[in-house]
Amino acid sequence: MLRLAGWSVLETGQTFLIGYGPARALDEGFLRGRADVGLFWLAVTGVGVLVGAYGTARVYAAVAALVEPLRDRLVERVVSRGVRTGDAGSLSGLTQQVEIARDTFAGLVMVSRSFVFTAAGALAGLFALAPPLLLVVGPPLAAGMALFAATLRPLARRQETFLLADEALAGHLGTVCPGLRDVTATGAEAHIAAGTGERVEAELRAARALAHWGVLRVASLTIGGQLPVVLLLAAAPWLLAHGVTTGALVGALAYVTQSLLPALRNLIHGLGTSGSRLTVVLRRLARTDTEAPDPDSGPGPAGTATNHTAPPPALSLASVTFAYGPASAPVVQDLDLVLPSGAHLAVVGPSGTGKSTLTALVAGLLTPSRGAIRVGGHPVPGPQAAAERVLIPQEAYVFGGTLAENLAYLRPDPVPEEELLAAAEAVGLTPLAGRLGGLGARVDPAALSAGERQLVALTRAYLSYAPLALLDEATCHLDPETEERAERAFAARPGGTLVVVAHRISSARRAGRVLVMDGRSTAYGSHEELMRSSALYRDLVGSWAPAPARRGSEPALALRDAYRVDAVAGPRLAGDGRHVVAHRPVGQVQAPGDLRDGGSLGREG
Ligand SMILES: Nc1ncnc2c1ncn2[C@@H]1O[C@H](COP(=O)(O)OP(=O)(O)OP(=O)(O)O)[C@@H](O)[C@H]1O
Repeated sequence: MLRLAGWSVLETGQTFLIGYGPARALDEGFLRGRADVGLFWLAVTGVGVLVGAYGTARVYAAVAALVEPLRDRLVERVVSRGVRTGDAGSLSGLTQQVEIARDTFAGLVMVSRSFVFTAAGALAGLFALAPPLLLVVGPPLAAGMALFAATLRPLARRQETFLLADEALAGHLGTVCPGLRDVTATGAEAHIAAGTGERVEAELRAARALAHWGVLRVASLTIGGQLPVVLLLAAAPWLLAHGVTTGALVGALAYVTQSLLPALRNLIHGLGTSGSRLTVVLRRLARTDTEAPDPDSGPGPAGTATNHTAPPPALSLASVTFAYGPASAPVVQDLDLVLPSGAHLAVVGPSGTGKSTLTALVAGLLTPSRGAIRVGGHPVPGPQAAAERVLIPQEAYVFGGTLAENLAYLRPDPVPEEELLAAAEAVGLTPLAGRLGGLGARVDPAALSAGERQLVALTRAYLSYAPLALLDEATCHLDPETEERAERAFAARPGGTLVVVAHRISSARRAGRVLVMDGRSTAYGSHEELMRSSALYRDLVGSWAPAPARRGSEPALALRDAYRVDAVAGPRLAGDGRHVVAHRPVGQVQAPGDLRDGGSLGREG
């Protein structure tokens, strides 16, 4: 600090000479016809500027000596915390913020130091030239500074709000933009546009509030830096009449326009913008350092703390309640659920009881009205939780690239061919891959059947690094054998956890745990437990039972060529074992290929 102050004194000397030198050059030199004296004072001023420039160069080294230890201390704290918690993702973000803190702090030291020493040099110069000059320049300068000081805190708050809104928008766009193809393919434009619109509006509001306060900042600069120029010119006759010389007046104008005004402008912009940014960053670093939850101590059952050695559950829901509208009845109410890593859960229930809603909540596509969801210990919604799960919906999404591109789409790194082939084999895609012409073959999504598209989407999800796989009727177009193979592959993924919205009894039987959803009430347990305890589950199992023995090769469901299936009246069986369907004649039939082997009718059917 002392070295910094010492070198900064040279700046004071330079500022002093910027007004004093020309004033003497005029009064004692040029205005008296003595050019040599005038030139002498100008030369002195020139040397002063050179010496001042040298001082400014040394100032940078002194500022570095002041700022680098701060950076080192911040890095040390952030890194030791990152090492302790193993949270590498947030570590890189935080070290970046430390760099911002360092740069901003350095900028602040430079501008505030420069203002103090420049103002001291200029005020000393004004006093040395003619004390009455201080009476003209001093009061508006003090008033401008006072106004600036008064706006500092409210401005910093608005600046902080704006920065946070800006970051939220940037973060949101960073997630949305790489997924635009998916957004379009899944028809989520309106949903994404609404979310983006909210963030844009929030930033707009923050920018407006900041701009309103910014007007006061301009006012303080006008009063403190520009009004003195006007006052000096207006008061010139009075000053000249009271013994102030022409040279002194010119010197005073030089002080105001060349030193005070630029220093004040830098201070106002520097403190107003960088100061608030530094506040935001430091507050965030401090908060992360002291308050961030340790990932190892993620919520246990229903949010209770566990000991530090237990890994967080793959999925936890604590009193989760969700309704589609403020006046609508909740679809999910007070749901508690904890799934350890490696678990296999089947979610079953009649149509419309919230199974898809539950998977959308876990995936972070919907936000609970109450309660908390964590995936791998990370709060939902959130980027870390999003990286921990993969959702495969019923409508599988395949795009017009090669098969390999389709399969490797969720992987940030290049996927070796052997790994693609092994995944295809595990999920049951190999025959289709062969038919298509191998991994390098181009895929025409429209030429694939719904089941084939599901196989591609399943293999893609299988290859992703996300440990939690959410299959929301993602196998509904597959035959039971292929479905079983795919589900078993997911259940066997190392460290993988599987949640399946099941549409077949076989699917629920395979899972170690079953969640039965029935409107707002739920039942949870193994297949055997639920067969004993849940009447609804027994009903579902009954309705899922395969059709009675077929007569020869006669199909369980026959579609006459003059009918189109219009709606399925529940997966019920008529007395003779045929599915009961509502139908009406349309004269044209397209029999879906999914109706083989006791397969159920999907939404498309
Ligand atoms: N976007 C929405 N807006 C309003 N209500 C919705 C919305 N999506 C679903 N619902 C309602 O929420 C309830 C649960 O729907 P959800 O799709 O989660 O049920 P589900 O059990 O998955 O049904 P299915 O087995 O037929 O797929 C239903 O009553 C449904 O009408």
